[in-house]
Amino acid sequence: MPRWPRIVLVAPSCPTSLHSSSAWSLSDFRLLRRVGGGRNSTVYQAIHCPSNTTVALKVYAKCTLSVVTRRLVQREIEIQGRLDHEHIAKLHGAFEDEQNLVLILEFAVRGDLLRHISRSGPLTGAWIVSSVLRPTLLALDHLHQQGIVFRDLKPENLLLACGRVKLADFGTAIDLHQERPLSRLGTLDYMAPEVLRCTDRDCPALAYGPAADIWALGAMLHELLLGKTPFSHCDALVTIKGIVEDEVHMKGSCASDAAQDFILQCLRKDAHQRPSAQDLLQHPWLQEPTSPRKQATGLTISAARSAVTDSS
Ligand SMILES: Nc1ncnc2c1ncn2[C@@H]1O[C@H](COP(=O)(O)OP(=O)(O)OP(=O)(O)O)[C@@H](O)[C@H]1O
Repeated sequence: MPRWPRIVLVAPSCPTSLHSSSAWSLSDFRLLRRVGGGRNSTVYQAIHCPSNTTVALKVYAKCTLSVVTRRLVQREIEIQGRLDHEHIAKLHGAFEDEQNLVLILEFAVRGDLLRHISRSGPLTGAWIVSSVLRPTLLALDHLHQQGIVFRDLKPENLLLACGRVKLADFGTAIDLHQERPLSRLGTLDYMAPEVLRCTDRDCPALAYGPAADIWALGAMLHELLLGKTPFSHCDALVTIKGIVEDEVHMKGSCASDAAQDFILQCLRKDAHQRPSAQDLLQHPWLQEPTSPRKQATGLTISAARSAVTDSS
């Protein structure tokens, strides 16, 4: 019989103050407030009482997890736990008791990018480049160099912590050196055409590569500059047709020529034609001196997002 609680992971980067006791348990933490959550988990701001450290706890109720979801959470723990990068949210560790599987994460005080946008109003091109684009490219480059594809890049998965943007939620990430993707995962509005085109069972393994994250980056930047992803529509079939077949238009955009070129390169239908994160770090948009006032967008993001999780 297992003895609870049980440590699932202590990340190599976990501060010693957070891991002085022999095992974590929920009673070591004071839950302050719920900050988010999805279909399977609830995220809380919490204090680790023994060290007086603020953390985020992502709590999965084990009885609601299917075998497939449990496997995805294990993968999330395994991948995020070994990453140590200034633009990737740190997973300090994970433990489970009889009811819950709990991830201990660094806390991002300003929440996610989507929430930040809805609170702070129009963004500027300069802010997008320095606060979102450059950190996201550095994080993606770090993942891609190790064969990891994130598969769900979108504003909700970028957190704002102490002036830094951090990539978070590795529930859909996959290490292509260790596994073949067997299913389509992610959020429809940000899915690449090669991922949507595949119809047979072998196809996700062929379709998912770093270029799928670059497409999602282009879709997200389009949303940040124009207020919606390029093929956003209330009818999912129209969105799919648009992603697979239609040209991207950036008419009416206040984006500079360099910004438009950057986005259009990310949104090339042919995955092989898309630049890598490393290439994109050299793109002129990142070198452009931007006037914040001239670049302000009239952004309101309201797109409904459909998660796509087919089969195992
Ligand atoms: N470390 C953190 N610091 C602050 N807020 C966080 C943190 N992690 C997550 N959140 C908030 O919680 C929201 C949901 O978290 P996350 O994306 O990890 O879960 P999810 O994938 O949506 O959940 P599920 O796996 O159940 O579908 C985020 O969009 C963000 O607002």
